[in-house]
Amino acid sequence: MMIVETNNLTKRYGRAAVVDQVSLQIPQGKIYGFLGLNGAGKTTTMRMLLGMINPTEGSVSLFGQKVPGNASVWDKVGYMIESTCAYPDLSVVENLNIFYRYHGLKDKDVIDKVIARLKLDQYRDIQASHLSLGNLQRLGLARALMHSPELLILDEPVNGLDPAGIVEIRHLLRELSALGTTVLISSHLLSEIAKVADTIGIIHHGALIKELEANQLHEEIDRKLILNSHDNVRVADLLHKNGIPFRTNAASEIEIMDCQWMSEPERIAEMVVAGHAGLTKLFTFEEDLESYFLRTIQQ
Ligand SMILES: Nc1ncnc2c1ncn2[C@@H]1O[C@H](COP(=O)(O)OP(=O)(O)OP(=O)(O)O)[C@@H](O)[C@H]1O
Repeated sequence: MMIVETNNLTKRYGRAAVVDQVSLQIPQGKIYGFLGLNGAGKTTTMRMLLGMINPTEGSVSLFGQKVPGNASVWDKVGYMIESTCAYPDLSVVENLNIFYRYHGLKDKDVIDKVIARLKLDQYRDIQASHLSLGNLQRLGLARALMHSPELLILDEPVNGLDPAGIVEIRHLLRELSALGTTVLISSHLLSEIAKVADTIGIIHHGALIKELEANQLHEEIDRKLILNSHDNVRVADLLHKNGIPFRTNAASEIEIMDCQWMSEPERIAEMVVAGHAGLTKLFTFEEDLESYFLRTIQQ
């Protein structure tokens, strides 16, 4: 059974489809990273998963049950859609108390534990309206985690956190997933998603345009060997004679994309030096993750 399953999930406002036939399947214990630019449709999808808005077409199932449906499913779900949804005049501990009661929890220690886990101890009596964005985000996460949900749905959970906070949350999510919690998180940063997610789904203009396993990512990234010399005509001739495929880029440098030759740059260097072409540059260029993301959505 899939913990999250959507079938051609679609949301239209007027004639525009802001979520367009999205079919997702997230198995138990996996971290699924939803990646898209601002306005791509991530939040709208999450709101439909949570039954906050109705789809125009398509369906959602959580734990094998249709949403909206049996209300008991919500005891197993924790979510953070907007960190600013805390009650501004109430303190951290008072905010958490509200959700403690809402979930009908019995263990009084649960609030202290979640405060400690999210490193909010020194802010427990501070009003939510006086918290920094990062600490407000921590309060949102504390609220989402308090009842030990089996499924966590987190919209841009690391927004506003400092680098140490981002690493902490990443470790926390990995820890929870190792214990069997299923996590759906969204972000507009592939570099961040790639560090935490098992599967990455790229959403663009409402459509799920690509899904890939995080460990497949390195195979999708563009790599090439870039070479320059005092005599590129001579180098081109040498490469040609040795059957090495290449192309010339806009800066008149030579690019080699053949995997075999890319893994042996020293052989290329020896060839150019032996041919007295005067090697001036030889390096491996690797596309960064954000360029890969932009290239993917432009395809
Ligand atoms: N109630 C609404 N009425 C009309 N359009 C809406 C409504 N809610 C969202 N949209 C539009 O739907 C599109 C998708 O918005 P959504 O918030 O889902 O994107 P997102 O990927 O979460 O982006 P962001 O990271 O900026 O929140 C946007 O163009 C947004 O303006």
